Amino acid sequence: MNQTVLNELAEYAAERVKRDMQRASKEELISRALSRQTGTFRFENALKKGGLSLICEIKKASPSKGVIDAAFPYIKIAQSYESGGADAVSCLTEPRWFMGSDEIFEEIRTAIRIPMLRKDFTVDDYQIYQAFLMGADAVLLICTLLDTRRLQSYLAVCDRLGITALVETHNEEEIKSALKAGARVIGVNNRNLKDFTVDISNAARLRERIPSDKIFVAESGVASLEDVNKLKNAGADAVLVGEFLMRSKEPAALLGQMRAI
Ligand SMILES: O=P(O)(O)OC[C@@H](O)[C@@H](O)c1c[nH]c2ccccc12
Repeated sequence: MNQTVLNELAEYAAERVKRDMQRASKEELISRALSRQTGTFRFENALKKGGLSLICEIKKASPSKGVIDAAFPYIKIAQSYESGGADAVSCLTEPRWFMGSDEIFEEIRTAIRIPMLRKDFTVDDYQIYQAFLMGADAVLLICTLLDTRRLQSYLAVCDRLGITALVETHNEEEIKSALKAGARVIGVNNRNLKDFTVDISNAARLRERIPSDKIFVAESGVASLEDVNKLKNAGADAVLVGEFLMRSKEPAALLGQMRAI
């Protein structure tokens, strides 16, 4: 049933790209990007510090939960993540289901210094150049939406720009594809994007499929400190936490507790 939501998300992303291309062609965007100083892979470097790294997500809504935070003081949230010791921030820019925007991303970018992931549904490398020009240190590449060949070519774009690709997988087959394409940072989503079911043990179960020289990110479904502990014990290098932090009244304090695990 929700297969349609993922398809719709991808289709709408393609529509947005088409619309944006009328303002700036791909050639124009590429030349703008390449005239800038390249990135220094800040995102992946921030996850290499040893111990469990924390990627904290900013999203107003989601397709599975609807509106999470109606007030959504995103600058304040970003600053509390930074002061709470987050290693990186993930910011949704998808407008229709997640109520994000490029403008929100850019505003947050100027308010904090830690690395930022532009979380969107990448269906065209145009979006990677866009992300780089917005000041992103990383983009999300979802295996379900991209075959190995496309993954490989998008990873090459990221390398050329000096930014990180968080390559999201959900099963063994997708992990194989991510590895074949040369991903260095691999996420395992505990949420099945097709039916939205969450199984927090998915990341732990698939851990051994990912070689130890890769950075392993456990994504989604963290609902307690116990969950964070479980994922750490399962060998995650980083966890990506959204809703649990977004619903917290004191995200910086909660982050402090996560960091103490
Ligand atoms: O809010 P949660 O359950 O902590 O999940 C965060 C993040 O992993 C989730 O938002 C996510 C994982 N993969 C995605 C792909 C697209 C959009 C969103 C996501």
